[in-house]
Amino acid sequence: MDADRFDKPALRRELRRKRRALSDAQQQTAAISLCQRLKRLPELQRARRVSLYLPVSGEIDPTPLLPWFEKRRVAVYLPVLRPLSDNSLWFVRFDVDTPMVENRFGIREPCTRFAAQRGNRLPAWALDTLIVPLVGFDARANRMGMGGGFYDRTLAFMKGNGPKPRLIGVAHACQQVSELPVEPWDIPLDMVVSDRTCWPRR
Ligand SMILES: Nc1nc2c(c(=O)[nH]1)N(C=O)[C@@H](CNc1ccc(C(=O)N[C@@H](CCC(=O)O)C(=O)O)cc1)CN2
Ligand SMILES: Nc1ncnc2c1ncn2[C@@H]1O[C@H](COP(=O)(O)OP(=O)(O)OP(=O)(O)O)[C@@H](O)[C@H]1O
Repeated sequence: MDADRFDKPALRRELRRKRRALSDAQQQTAAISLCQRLKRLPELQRARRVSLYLPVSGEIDPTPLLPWFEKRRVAVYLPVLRPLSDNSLWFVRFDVDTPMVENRFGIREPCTRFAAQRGNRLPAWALDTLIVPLVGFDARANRMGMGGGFYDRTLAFMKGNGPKPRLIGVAHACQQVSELPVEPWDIPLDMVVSDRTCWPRR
């Protein structure tokens, strides 16, 4: 679709409003259903190092996976806003002992001092699988995020040669739209998983 004729900010507002409107009960059911689907994916069963996110403002909650990861000794990483950089992310080790703060968007993340220690983080290419938060998606697994370009910038290396992690976008089923524009800087997902369906890229 022609990106210029597409009101992305309006669509983003609408989809964010939709997910915020879900009740606590709907959120809980959706999270369990999403995580059941995710646990069946070879991309996650094989993974030893994964990233996920702590949900805000109605995002679908991937954290029911945490006990499953712990049992399997999978190392879990969270996105952290990289200090002094233009909208890119670090992936920082997350467990019960990780010191946390709220970032400027009100999202909890490992604190900067902890994140600044190299041993506590990984470059995105060294992760096996990233669970990527979405605001919107379509049936071709095209994605739209919060609009900061954080994931696209951090994953720009995926256009080159070298190791590539698997990218699994997750969202509520109600965040699906019929078609999204593909921007030149968009990094394609391998699939989108919702509480209802799994959409491989095609
Ligand atoms: N849970 C979660 N963590 C995440 C992301 C995410 O989408 N979800 N991100 C994925 O990129 C990064 C943060 N990106 C974000 C980009 C924009 C806004 C945001 O709320 N913008 C406000 C306006 C700006 C402001 O408040 O200063 C808005 O749109 O209303 C939040 C997070 C890293 N961590
Ligand atoms: N690799 C990149 N290098 C420089 N700028 C980029 C890159 N990727 C995205 N951007 C910029 O980021 C801004 C936001 O992009 P877009 O609207 O596609 O965000 P999004 O995909 O919704 O966000 P996110 O990646 O955080 O989920 C755009 O203005 C775009 O120019």
